[in-house]
Amino acid sequence: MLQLNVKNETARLRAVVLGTATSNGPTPTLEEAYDPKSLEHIKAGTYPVERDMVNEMEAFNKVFQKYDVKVFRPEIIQDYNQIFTRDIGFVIDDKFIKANILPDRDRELDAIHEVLDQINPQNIISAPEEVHFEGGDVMLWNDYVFIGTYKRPDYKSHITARTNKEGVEFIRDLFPNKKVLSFDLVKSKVEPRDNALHLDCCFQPVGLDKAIIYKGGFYDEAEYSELVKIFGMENLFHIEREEMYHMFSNVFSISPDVVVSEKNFTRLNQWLRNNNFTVEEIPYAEIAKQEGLLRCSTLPLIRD
Ligand SMILES: NC(=O)NCCC[C@H](N)C(=O)O
Repeated sequence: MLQLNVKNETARLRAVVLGTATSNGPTPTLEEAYDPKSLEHIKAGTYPVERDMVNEMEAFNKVFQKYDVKVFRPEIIQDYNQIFTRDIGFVIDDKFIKANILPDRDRELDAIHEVLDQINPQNIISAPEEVHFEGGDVMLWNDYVFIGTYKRPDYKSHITARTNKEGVEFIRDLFPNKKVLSFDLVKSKVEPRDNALHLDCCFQPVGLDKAIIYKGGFYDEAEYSELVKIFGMENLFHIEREEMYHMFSNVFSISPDVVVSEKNFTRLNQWLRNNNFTVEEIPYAEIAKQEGLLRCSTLPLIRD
């Protein structure tokens, strides 16, 4: 049995699900794209190829081996995108919450039954159909749960809005002792630079008291200011629109002082080193073309 335990984004990682790029399928058609960055690369003829993405995920896997983290991989579904395992479910404390994910992606959850079979069924939670959330929008910070959402009435018309207000309420009811804060995110179907697909595309804590943040990802400045109040301006690394497009906020913490990052994120990696983090740099620029990066590719099961 797996004793699930996740309470924040940075405590020492012991077990994780890492997605897979094997049998990712052919380049999607323009109609099949469900995020604007993939759309941009399909149009430009620069959509990533499977071999490159498999190599990038292997580099990520090697870092986990180096730190002795137990890694689970999904069972392969033929010709199906299973890279972004973050979104299909998430652990809060000792509960595994199955996400009600975008219908285009709903087969991804079946592929981690090896993991689900090792969890006490009493600790596995499913939500009613109208409750939407994806793990990229759910971020744990000890007593807090931060949730990215889209609150405006045209929610249904945005394929990039994945967590609704019912999703926020569901988590709030499930964890009455946590302070649940929600953040309305900017969305665009056609311009990835104006699309915070999930909360982890514009914000993520690192270390014990720091965070990476893109102010322009927040629709409501007052909600951005709540994070400034919690972390303190001096502890925030602010990224620019182009850096959010490259997914600077989507690095991944193995511990409070070890962060896995993309090798081209020079400005961020320097800031991390200046703040005494060990930065494990790997190539991930091909996978980044699908509007997801390192946090998106992982589903932590056990942290200290
Ligand atoms: N947590 C994340 O931001 N996940 C990235 C998911 C990218 C994928 N192309 C999607 O649109 O679902």
